[in-house]
Amino acid sequence: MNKLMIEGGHPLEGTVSVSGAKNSAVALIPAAMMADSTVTIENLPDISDVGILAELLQEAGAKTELFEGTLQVNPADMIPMPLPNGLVKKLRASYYMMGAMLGKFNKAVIGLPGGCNLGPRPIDQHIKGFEALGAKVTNEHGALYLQADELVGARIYLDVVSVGATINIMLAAVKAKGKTVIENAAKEPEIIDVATLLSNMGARIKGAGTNVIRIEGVEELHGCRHSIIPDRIEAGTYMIFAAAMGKSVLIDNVIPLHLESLSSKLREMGVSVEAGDDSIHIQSSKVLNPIDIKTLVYPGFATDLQQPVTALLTKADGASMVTDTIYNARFKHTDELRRMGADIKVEGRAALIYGKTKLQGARVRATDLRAGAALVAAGLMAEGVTEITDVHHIDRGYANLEEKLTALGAVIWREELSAAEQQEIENS
Ligand SMILES: CC(=O)N[C@H]1[C@@H](OP(=O)(O)OP(=O)(O)OC[C@H]2O[C@@H](n3ccc(=O)[nH]c3=O)[C@H](O)[C@@H]2O)O[C@H](CO)[C@@H](O)[C@@H]1O
Ligand SMILES: C=C(OP(=O)(O)O)C(=O)O
Repeated sequence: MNKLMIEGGHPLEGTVSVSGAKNSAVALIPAAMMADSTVTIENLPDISDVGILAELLQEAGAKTELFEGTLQVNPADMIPMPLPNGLVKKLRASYYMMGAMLGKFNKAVIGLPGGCNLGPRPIDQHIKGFEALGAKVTNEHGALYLQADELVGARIYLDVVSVGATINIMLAAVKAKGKTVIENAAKEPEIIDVATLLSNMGARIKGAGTNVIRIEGVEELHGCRHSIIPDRIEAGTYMIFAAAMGKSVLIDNVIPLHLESLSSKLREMGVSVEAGDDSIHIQSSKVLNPIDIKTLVYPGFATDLQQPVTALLTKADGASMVTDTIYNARFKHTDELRRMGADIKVEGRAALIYGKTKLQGARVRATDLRAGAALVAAGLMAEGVTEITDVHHIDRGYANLEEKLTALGAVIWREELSAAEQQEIENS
């Protein structure tokens, strides 16, 4: 086991290139299994979720080859292998194996997913969609059993706007007989990316990126080549790092439109944010204004950036309020930020951050992926050295974090945990 060490106080300067989007990658890999020949996916981020999904496909008989960010998936020999346990519990997106397996084989047995613990994360809308398409779904011993004689297109209204349910229903519906309409669909850019791959495989999908998606079922899907969109959450995290410590930082390989909600909030704080064609230039300011933020579904402020921005707001001159309308327990990072000296109160779904605080380096724990990003932001700003444990959460979503930050001038490195430290974590 590793810990991440950060010596704070070093200004950031230079260019950082953003990797492919995690939340696209984790849907595109299961989507690829629906073809009858090889699908090549380029620009994959070097994160643990990608490796695990490739392994899951292999378990079910796919031939996969991952080399320097390009994954080849040959699904020709795949079988509807039950995947009730093991790897599926290591990430959230293993739920896409349900839609993909069901869509390809009319049956699937998949364990309930893992992923970040942010409070309850039900998948009732996914199940509602599968059932509307004709599947019988039962939950037995922590795994979902899905079975259909045939899948038939249907009109499905999502009670909750859900990224996962929208993509999962799309996966199950692309080969269903007839027309499927998903109403109140999520509009995240990753959904468009998945629809683009599926369309290149021969699927007929209209309206991805709007709240009504129309799918005309096809009989066969074929191989193709696809390059993933840039990760707007990774990009946003580096924008926040730059707002915290940046003299002049260029975030390269981004789609600025995907980051408008964050850009406008950073500008409100007094940060200079200049968007180019495929880059964003950030220059911080000596004085940062306090702001209020409410997370919303896309194109609103992303909940996945709520945690890192909370860390940044400890540096603002006054009180800020961050409200998370998507998850009711996404504030575990605030306990750790308090260890570093932050003055934060959590009331229900809101965190009140009283700035300006000079954070101090401390031993802290990444309780989930973006909590880890918040602690990295805090570590960059803090006086002294910050030690972050449970780095495996961070490795789910940030490719080459130390290399990218070191190139910008940060002092950050990884160390093995001693036996005593491992014991301490196991006991806590
Ligand atoms: C792998 C992936 O893409 N993860 C992202 C995805 O997660 P995920 O797809 O799991 O998130 P959803 O969009 O589904 O969840 C949004 C809200 O809807 C609720 N809900 C969802 C499904 C359902 O069947 N019933 C239900 O009540 C959830 O509890 C949550 O409160 O979108 C989230 C919201 O932008 C992001 O934080 C995650 O990074
Ligand atoms: C919540 C997240 O991921 P997941 O849904 O994969 O747990 C995230 O990326 O911030």
